[in-house]
Amino acid sequence: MPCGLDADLVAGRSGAAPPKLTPCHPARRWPRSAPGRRPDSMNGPPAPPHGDRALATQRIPVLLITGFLGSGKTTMLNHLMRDSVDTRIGVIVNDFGSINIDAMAVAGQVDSMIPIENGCLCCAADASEMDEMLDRLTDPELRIDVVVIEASGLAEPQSMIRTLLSSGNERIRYGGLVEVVDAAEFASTRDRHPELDRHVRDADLIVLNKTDRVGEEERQRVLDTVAEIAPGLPVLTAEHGRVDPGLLFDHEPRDTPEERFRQLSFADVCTDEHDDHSRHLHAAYESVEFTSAEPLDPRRFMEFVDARPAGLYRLKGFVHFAGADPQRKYGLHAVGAYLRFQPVPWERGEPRTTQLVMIGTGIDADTLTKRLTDCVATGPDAGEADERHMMGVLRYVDDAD
Ligand SMILES: Nc1nc2c(ncn2[C@@H]2O[C@H](COP(=O)(O)OP(=O)(O)OP(=O)(O)O)[C@@H](O)[C@H]2O)c(=O)[nH]1
Repeated sequence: MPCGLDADLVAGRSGAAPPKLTPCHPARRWPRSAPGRRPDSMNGPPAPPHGDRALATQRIPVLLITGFLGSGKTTMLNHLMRDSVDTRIGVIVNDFGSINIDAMAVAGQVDSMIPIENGCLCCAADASEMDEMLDRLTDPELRIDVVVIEASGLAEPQSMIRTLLSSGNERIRYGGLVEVVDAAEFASTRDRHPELDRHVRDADLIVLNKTDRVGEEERQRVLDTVAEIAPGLPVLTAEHGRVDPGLLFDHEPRDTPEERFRQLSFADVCTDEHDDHSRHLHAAYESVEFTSAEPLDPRRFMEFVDARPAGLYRLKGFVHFAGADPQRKYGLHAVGAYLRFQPVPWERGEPRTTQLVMIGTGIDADTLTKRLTDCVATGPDAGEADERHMMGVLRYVDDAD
């Protein structure tokens, strides 16, 4: 078992072996229909013959992490960074919305990070934007060992791969695509978004996360479904994104050409089908941001949260409750019906603001903004809420926090 991977973490169909450690030659996956855009670095010397790892191993692997909204990408990324003390990781974090909550959650743990806000990386008009970011992260002075790109929860994996493969940066190589799947939400998300199957098929590795939220039977059901969608695709089961970083960073695609292209054929890569952004998941979603320098009233805010519209699938950010807990901001994560607050101390000099991002379908920005504005603490007692007022919030704080 390579990479010291715990055997019972791997759940591939037919006892499928985890990815083999063979060099990856990005040029081989280059879309043949777009030779004009093929970068010189990849046109350059012919791909090293199979077995010659020199060129490939000098390149910095770029790992893509995708997964539907709230599946646990940022959680996994943070775990990877905590557990990879000997590896210098450069991160590109793409959040859906102009307040990059994910970047805030990752900042401070990483060697170098570039946040991308208010857009979807998979819709980068051309590869130059990605190239610019990769150029910055692969500057030899930074001595980055691996670049990890956390896509937004609505990104289209095939478009991400295409953008990456069209990079002119000769210091990188494609490092694989990890799709994070929320074990508790997979079935219902798939009902709403059958295109998730394609995302699973595009992956080199599935991380079946949040297995603590499902029983054994449901866990097995999801594993069976994944195996049906993409037979033989390795699956790691995880809680709170705790996977062996060695597996992800050393990951390289399969050995034989058939296997190498199994999830993403040349035809898939060449087709412009998935560049029709109206078909991307995020085309159906809207994102609303809310910022307030005034503290929020915890009771009013909980009324808002408890009565949030059904179409509001994802709610995340930080809340400033002021007098109720002046030392701490409250990280908020809601995914569907799931809700959790995590109190964290304010940094020294950090502006005391509430920053929220709401993502959903059929949500009305004006109504949401108005309802949140109504939560702003007003009057002479503004910001003076005490612990009793925090009861509703504290119900959703884990004991460990
Ligand atoms: N119970 C449980 N909660 C988890 C697990 N992994 C992550 N979470 C929680 O799920 C919520 C969403 O996790 P994130 O890591 O922010 O998810 P994400 O995929 O980055 O979210 P987006 O960027 O919005 O797509 C957070 O509250 C996490 O603490 C897990 O394995 N079990």
